[in-house]
Amino acid sequence: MLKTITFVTGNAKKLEEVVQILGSDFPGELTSKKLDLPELQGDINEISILKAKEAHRQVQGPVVVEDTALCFNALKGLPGPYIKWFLEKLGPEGLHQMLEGFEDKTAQAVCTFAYHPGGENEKVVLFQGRTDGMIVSPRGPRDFGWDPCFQPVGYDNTYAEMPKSEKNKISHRYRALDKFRKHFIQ
Ligand SMILES: O=P(O)(O)OP(=O)(O)OP(=O)(O)OC[C@H]1O[C@@H](n2cnc3c(O)ncnc32)[C@H](O)[C@@H]1O
Ligand SMILES: [Mg+2]
Repeated sequence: MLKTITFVTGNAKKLEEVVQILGSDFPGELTSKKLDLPELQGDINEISILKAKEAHRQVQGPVVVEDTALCFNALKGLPGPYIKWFLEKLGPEGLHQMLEGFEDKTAQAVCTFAYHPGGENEKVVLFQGRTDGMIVSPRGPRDFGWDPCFQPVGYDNTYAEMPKSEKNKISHRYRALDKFRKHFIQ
């Protein structure tokens, strides 16, 4: 029997997508806890591992956290895991404007789930999903982060313009959760 895993996030929109994507397909129990965990600087994997360890320290049981990065290829992967602060100050317009002087508008959305099984000496396991796209002038509803300025490769719509069900079939988060789910199935 699989133990209950607590998904720790301060972001209600993330939680909504995780619940929609995993649906009844997850062979375990996922509950959630709203905590805004501190994020130390580093690369995507380091940040995620430390975030999971901090969540485990606070929750004292099996936990999973998620960290989302938006990497601009012209900027060699920046803002990456620091996208939250760029988005907060500049908004989706500003993110698009950051690339004004560059021909290359390509970007990668990267989602990393970090799972801590709960035991004192257990290691954090990472599950990562990536979706390639382009940074465009914002289009569509503004209810979730940088969705209005990210247009996935092969689509005419931004994430924000797509029905949720469509985003959830191709998104960075879907791809990461697919690996997470498979880890518990085998
Ligand atoms: O508590 P946590 O889980 O850390 O939630 P957070 O909102 O702080 O999230 P991150 O640290 O992962 O920072 C990612 C930023 O990107 C935004 N974001 C995350 N996933 C997104 C998605 O699928 N589409 C658009 N924006 C997204 C999110 O709102 C943040 O501003
Ligand atoms: Mg965060």
